[in-house]
Order: sequence, then C-alpha cells, then structure tokens
Amino acid sequence: MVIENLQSANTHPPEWKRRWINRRNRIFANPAFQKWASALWPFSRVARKHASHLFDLVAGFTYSQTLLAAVEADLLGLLAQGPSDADAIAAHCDLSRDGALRLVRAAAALGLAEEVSPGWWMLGERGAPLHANAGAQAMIRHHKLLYADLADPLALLRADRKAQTQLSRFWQYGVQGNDEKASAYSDLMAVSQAMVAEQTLAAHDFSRCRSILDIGGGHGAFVSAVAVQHPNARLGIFDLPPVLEGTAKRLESAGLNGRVTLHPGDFFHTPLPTGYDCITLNRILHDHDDDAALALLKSTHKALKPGARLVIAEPMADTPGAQGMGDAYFGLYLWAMNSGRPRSIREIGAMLQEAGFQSWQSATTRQPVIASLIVSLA
Ligand SMILES: CC(C)=CCC/C(C)=C/CC/C(C)=C/C=C/C(C)=C/C=C/C=C(C)/C=C/C=C(C)/C=C/C=C(C)/C=C/CC(C)(C)O
Ligand SMILES: C[S@@+](CC[C@H](N)C(=O)[O-])C[C@H]1O[C@@H](n2cnc3c(N)ncnc32)[C@H](O)[C@@H]1O
Repeated sequence: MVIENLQSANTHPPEWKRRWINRRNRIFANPAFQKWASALWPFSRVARKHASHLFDLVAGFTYSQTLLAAVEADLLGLLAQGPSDADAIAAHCDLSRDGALRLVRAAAALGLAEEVSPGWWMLGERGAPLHANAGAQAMIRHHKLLYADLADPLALLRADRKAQTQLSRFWQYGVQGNDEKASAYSDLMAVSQAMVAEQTLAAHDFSRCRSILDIGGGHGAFVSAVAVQHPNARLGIFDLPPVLEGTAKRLESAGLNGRVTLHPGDFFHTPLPTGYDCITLNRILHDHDDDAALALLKSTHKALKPGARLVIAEPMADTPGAQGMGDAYFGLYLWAMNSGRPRSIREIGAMLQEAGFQSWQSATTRQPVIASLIVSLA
C-alpha cells in the first residue's frame, strides 16, 4: 500500500535535524529564556502569541461550550435582531440575569457578541457569519455526540475503535437505514454540505462536464447546487437505498426529480454506474480506512473512461493555515466514528496513483478549513 511506503520509508530524521530540534526545545523550555523573551520586543510578541495559543488549547473546551450554549439558547438569533440587554437575553435564553450576563460576556470575548454600548450587545464579527451559516450551527449542535465520546480521550484512543461510541452509532444509523436516524444523518450532511459545495463549485469549473455522478451524494445537496450552475449537465447520485428514498422526496420538492438519476447501491459491493464523464466524491474518502478508500478509488477508476475526471472534495490533513482542522479535529472525530481518517493531498495523490489514475492536481479553495480539492484524470 503506497501510503505505508510513504510513511514507512527510511524517514528517521537526519542527525542535524535531531540536534536542531533538541536545541530549540531546550531553549523554549528554559524559564529564563521565556522570561527574557517575554520582556524584549519583538520576541515578546512571539512569546505572547505562543502563550496565548497554548492558553487557548487549555481553555478551548470552555470556548466550544460557550459556542454550543450560544447556538442552543439562540443567543445569536436574539442579537441578530438588534441591541439586547441582560434582561432580554435572560428572557430569550431562559437564563437568570447573572447567567445571561456570564454567557453574553463569554460570547463577546470570543467575538460572537459585541457590547456596542454599556449593557447592550449585538452580534460580533464572528457571530455574524456564524449566525448566517446553518451548516456550521448544525455541526455545533451535533458536537454534543463528539464531546461525549471525547470525555475520556485516552480511553477512546485505547479502545482502538472497538468501542460503541455515540458518533459511530449515529453514523451506522445513517448508512444502515434505520429510517428516522438515517434521515437525521443525511439531513445533517445535507445542511453542512452547502459549505463544501460552495467551495467545490468555486474552485473547479464543471462547465465542460456533460454528466456528473456524485458518489455518496446523500440527499442531493451537492447535485442540487450543480444543477443550478450547470442546467444542461446530466446528473446522478449513487448512495445506499434507504438514503436515496429520502433523496427522491427532496429532489421532487426541489423540482429536480426529472434531472437526476438515482443509483441505489453499496459502493463496496455494487459496481458503480458507467457513462459519466465526471465523478465527485464529496466528504467520502475520509470516512473510510485506507484499504476501503483505495478500493473505492479503484472502483471509481473502473467506472470512468480514460481522460474522464474525478473530483475529490473534503477537509484534508496538513492544510496550510488549517492544520488543527485536519489531524486534530477530523483525526479525533473520525477515530470516534470508528472509521476513516483525514489525509493530506500528498497521501490522496499516492492513492490515486495506486488506483490507476493517470494524473492528479490539487485545486485551492477559498476556505480550506471547510474543504480542499483534488482533480484527477482516469
Ligand atoms: C471591515 C470589514 C467589513 C471587513 C474587513 C475584515 C474582514 C474581511 C472580515 C471578514 C468577515 C467574514 C466575512 C468572516 C467569514 C467567516 C466565515 C465564512 C466563517 C465560516 C465558519 C465555518 C465554520 C465554523 C464551519 C464549521 C464546520 C464544521 C465544524 C464541519 C464539520 C463537519 C463534519 C463533522 C463532517 C462530518 C462528515 C463525516 C462523517 C466526517 O463524513
Ligand atoms: C459523510 S456523508 C457525505 C454526504 C455528502 N457527499 C456530503 O458531502 O454531505 C457520506 C455519504 O456516503 C454514503 N455512504 C456511506 N457508505 C456507503 C456505501 N457503502 N455505499 C454507498 N453510499 C455510502 C452515506 O449514505 C452518505 O450519504
């Protein structure tokens, strides 16, 4: 498996690098250096930044819980209506006046709210785009499952993906057709898919694709977005039968049922439909461990004619400026899901090569924290 080659090649750090990293760490760990650096510009700015980032790592859970409380209590919805004082917040969020003040001050400290005059708050610079982002808010509410699974992170990691976690149950329902739970899963994916579809359609020009098949397309959020931009493209969705039952209803209400062909099946056991000149994998590969992901890429390659394209869109590991989103967030999220992992562009490229694709290239998205793109030719 190419990925193991990438990881298991003789990658032990050279002597010079080991010495340099050890020397740097000894300096950074030295209390006298920390004191000196914190007192002397420009080092003091760097020292303060490191201390502040480290504090955020320590305090991060309280920030997330403030965010969860602000979303669940609809604090953002209230502040979006205009200046609100503690009494209005207490009434709207079902809190005591003190509780309301504590929450809104915490939200203001995180940029979600802003005290526009003493005792009066409105949406803050970060609260405004978040309040407008239904997908992000759905994910924030969904995180209660993730936080429960991560209550004892070492126990979760030591369970080696054999624990029945809240996330793995939620995900299994989604793909094993427990109707209302499959629908809840697919609805969550659909409402959060808008963020990914926006990135994909802005980063890649699909106008030369006459036919596009979205594998694991769920309730059709991506295909619906493509249908608007490319009214002449023939569209298809491949997904599990119980999921596609919900998809048919949603496409009908969107007036798209005649436009989209539904292909029910299991992409690990059902041959993929042929005849499309573009296949998309939106947030699919990272759900699966390496062997399964490679098998899916091989099936995808088999379903495409030479020169046809595969577009992969998902959050990826080692994304410049968004490293935490990759191996720290999705790494643990997918671990708790008992399946999958975030991969770097380089790792996915190696898998594409092993699956038989002739070439691949990454396409930069405007918000890599949401998704990165790889376009490959069969
Ligand atoms: C002075 C002025 C006016 C401007 C100058 C300064 C300036 C340019 C300000 C910019 C303000 C602005 C426009 C900010 C925009 C902010 C945006 C776009 C924020 C977006 C936030 C998105 C978030 C928080 C998304 C979160 C998504 C999450 C958590 C997704 C999770 C997905 C999961 C768990 C997927 C699971 C699927 C599975 C199972 C893994 O396959
Ligand atoms: C994380 S969701 C992504 C959905 C959508 N592409 C998006 O970005 O919102 C994974 C999708 O893959 C589908 N899926 C999972 N396992 C599958 C399988 N073995 N065969 C077909 N579809 C599968 C799920 O039903 C779900 O719609």
